[in-house]
Amino acid sequence: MVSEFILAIDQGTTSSRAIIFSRDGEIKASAQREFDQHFPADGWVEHDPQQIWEVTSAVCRDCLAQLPKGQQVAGIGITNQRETTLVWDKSSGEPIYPAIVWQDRRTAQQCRKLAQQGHEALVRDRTGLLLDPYFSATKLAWILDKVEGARDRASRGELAFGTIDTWLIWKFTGGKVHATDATNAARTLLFNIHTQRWDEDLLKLFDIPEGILPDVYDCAADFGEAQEGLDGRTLPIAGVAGDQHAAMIGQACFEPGMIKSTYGTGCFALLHTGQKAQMSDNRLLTTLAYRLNGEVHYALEGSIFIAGAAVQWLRDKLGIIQQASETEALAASLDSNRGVYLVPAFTGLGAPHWRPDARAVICGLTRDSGRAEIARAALEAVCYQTHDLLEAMAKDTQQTLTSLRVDGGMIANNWLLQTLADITGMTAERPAITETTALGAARLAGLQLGLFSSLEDIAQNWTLEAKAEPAIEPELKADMIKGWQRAVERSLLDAERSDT
Ligand SMILES: Nc1ncnc2c1ncn2[C@@H]1O[C@H](COP(=O)(O)OP(=O)(O)O)[C@@H](O)[C@H]1O
Ligand SMILES: O=P(O)(O)OC[C@H](O)CO
Repeated sequence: MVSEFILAIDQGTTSSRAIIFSRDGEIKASAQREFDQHFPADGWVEHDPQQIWEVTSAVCRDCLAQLPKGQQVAGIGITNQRETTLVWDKSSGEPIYPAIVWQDRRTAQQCRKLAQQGHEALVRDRTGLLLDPYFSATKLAWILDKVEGARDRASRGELAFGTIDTWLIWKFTGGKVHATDATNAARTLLFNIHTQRWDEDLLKLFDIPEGILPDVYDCAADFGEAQEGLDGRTLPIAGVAGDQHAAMIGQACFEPGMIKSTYGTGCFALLHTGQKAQMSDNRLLTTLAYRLNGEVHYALEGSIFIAGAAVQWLRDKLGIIQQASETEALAASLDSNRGVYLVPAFTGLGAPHWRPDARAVICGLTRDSGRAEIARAALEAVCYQTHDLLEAMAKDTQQTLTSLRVDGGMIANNWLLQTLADITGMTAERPAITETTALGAARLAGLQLGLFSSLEDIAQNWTLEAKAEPAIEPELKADMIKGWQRAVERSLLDAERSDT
């Protein structure tokens, strides 16, 4: 009998996780390991690709070792931090430079220059994205330009580019497969989301040789046999998607109008918009929800760079909490925010502002303000930012959006769940399994391996654990949003100053 278990790998920004799911979503085994973050210069963030491979293959082994004797895994699903860029030598398998992480801002000036030269419309039309250092293309060009001899080696076909999924597939298959899936490709600034091909004009614009790029497959496909790093086992890699797209699958957002919002290090809200790419007039991204059987489903995405990371900052830099979960009681201990706002623009502001140079502000402090006000402001900031994204989505689609499926580490916080509902005016729904990203990767592999017959089959497995309905006085909500907007203006003031 075919095994009903799938090994899902969630390679995130700060840790790698592996989870073995049964067909009905039960977690049979799990393992997680953190890895090092490198900040070699202001605004730079790097990872060591070899360490990512070691940590990721180790959590897979840890997980497989937890399975009772005689139980087997049918295959692997991979989901990953997106946009993070790496280049390696095809014959030695050695990376030629550390992975440049999605948060890295080193190519901000290059993006500004390309925008000033009038290229933003082309980029937007073809990719649905913006000229921002967040995406892969300028990071890849930077590596090719700065690493001695890299351009020559690339033109001789000696180098391979990949996002983290591609790197892991390469490593697991012992260098046999150089491939990615359409959702990851769609975050590079090089992939045409309409034709579903690497775009010649964009390759020219960013000066990227086509030979360096991976093949692009559906999210459920044959990505090769994983033979390395698994203690002698061989398992098919059958599903791949960028983490936010995998969460769409894990949250069963398969119909136009359905939204998922994930609250981890950052926050990423995706609205399913159907099979036609919906472009945004409000500075949201147009991206893929998923691609299955060659059929593309699109999404509008709002990306917030700092969500749970602000809570980590309270813990690690301010030292006002010892554990993230303490923020719940602190926020609830106050009857209002007392006029204190935190705009967590530590690495600039993402959607809908797209200002890499904005910086964080805390405002409204009085002598009476303390850790509770600041902790509450950090949680409220996530809600206001979600509100801004949902408002932009409603404008773009001219739809009234009524509910949102939430997940991610932060969403265990019940105060946050209620405040999200209050500030967004929508029902916030938390599923029974909040590991939706890993679950989505498992579902994709399950689809490919015949454990599920269709998306409807997957949707039947989604179950609600808790929900919050909006319950705030409208005047109070309006005041809070006004206070937030004033705080954002202050944060943007710093960005404007750096323009002059
Ligand atoms: N109860 C909580 N309240 C608020 N924030 C939390 C809580 N639990 C975890 N977090 C935050 O959520 C984040 C971890 O979520 P996770 O989904 O694991 O993130 P990622 O996948 O991006 O590493 C951390 O930034 C942490 O500070
Ligand atoms: O690793 P996460 O969960 O912070 O997600 C990162 C995103 O994919 C970046 O686009």
